[in-house]
Amino acid sequence: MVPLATCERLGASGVKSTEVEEIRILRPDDWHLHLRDGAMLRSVLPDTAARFGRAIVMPNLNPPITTVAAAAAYRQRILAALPEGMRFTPLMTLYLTEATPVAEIRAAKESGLVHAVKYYPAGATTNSENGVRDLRQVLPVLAAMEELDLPLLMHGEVTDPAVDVFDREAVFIDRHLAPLRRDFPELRMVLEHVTTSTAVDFVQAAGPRTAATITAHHLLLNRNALFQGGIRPHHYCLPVLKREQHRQALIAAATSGSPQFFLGTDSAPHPRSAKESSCGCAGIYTAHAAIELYAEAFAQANALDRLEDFASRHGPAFYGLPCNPEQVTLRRETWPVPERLGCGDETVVPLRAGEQVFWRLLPF
Ligand SMILES: NC(=O)N[C@@H](CC(=O)O)C(=O)O
Ligand SMILES: [Zn+2]
Ligand SMILES: [Zn+2]
Repeated sequence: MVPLATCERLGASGVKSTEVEEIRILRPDDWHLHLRDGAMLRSVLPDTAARFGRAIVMPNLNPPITTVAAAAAYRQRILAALPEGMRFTPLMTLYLTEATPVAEIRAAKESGLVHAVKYYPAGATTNSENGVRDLRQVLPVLAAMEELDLPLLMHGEVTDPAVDVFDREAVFIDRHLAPLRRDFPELRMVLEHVTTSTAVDFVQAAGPRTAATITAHHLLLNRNALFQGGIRPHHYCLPVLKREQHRQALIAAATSGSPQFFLGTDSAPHPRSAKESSCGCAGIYTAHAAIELYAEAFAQANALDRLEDFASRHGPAFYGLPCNPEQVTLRRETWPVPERLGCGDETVVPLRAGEQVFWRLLPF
């Protein structure tokens, strides 16, 4: 057993991940996160802040964060909800609508606190109704973002009801992303929460101005998890889990060392009642064990030596930010996940509720 490894030493040593007891990595960041607001924000924020130095905070509140003023106010609410002594920096985003003025994009860049703009096809996912219906309406805004070098983040699924739900990412790439990539060659784009080998192949081929985030749940689960002995609403998210061959492609991408792939949990809490319903919401809560779950996926793939690049280096490099200066230690240790987490008057059911997680993040 290797008592304490760093990724660099581990990579050079040829030691198997299964032999590693503890690993030290630069403190990671989460490049795709839902923090919500109010009581939910206060409940979930400590889980993220205990693990990640920074997070790209999604703007799909109701109403959505469409202006720099709204992003600044939301940022203040996040900082106010941060428990005493915790160090965490929220990186804000704007929600793109067909009415977003170019002037707001310029203001966003100048503000220094908005790090990206999020594109939701209208109706594709939670709180996306104010998103984009007709891509042509936002072309001047995309041109401004290209000029200002402000990244575009995409929920990459078409909403066309004629398209099979498992094909919506691949069709989005074909119909929307590929033309955008061609028409805005300098625009930095992130295809969020990729779920298919099609997405991995596209991103890789598109070169360094295109990147993708990958969630822990898409690395650990395939679509069988939706129907494990019955219907499993807590495994339902968008884009929906895919076949095993796609999970394998995601593992290969995340552990490839390519700087185009980095960590984004897409931790998306919903009240239990909204998940366990005849029409349940999409979203999986993973912030309570996020880096630990990624460690599990990387260890299973014998690629713990690649975890630091994926979790702590590739994201900052893409966003033009420094890496976090601190290091954290992950230890191979089994711990039980509670059935429910308290959230104001409600509860949230986390991933692995009532089960176990096999890595632990040591306090630092
Ligand atoms: N991923 C999800 O299933 N849900 C997210 C929205 C999103 O990221 O698409 C949410 O806000 O609940
Ligand atoms: Zn999404
Ligand atoms: Zn999301």
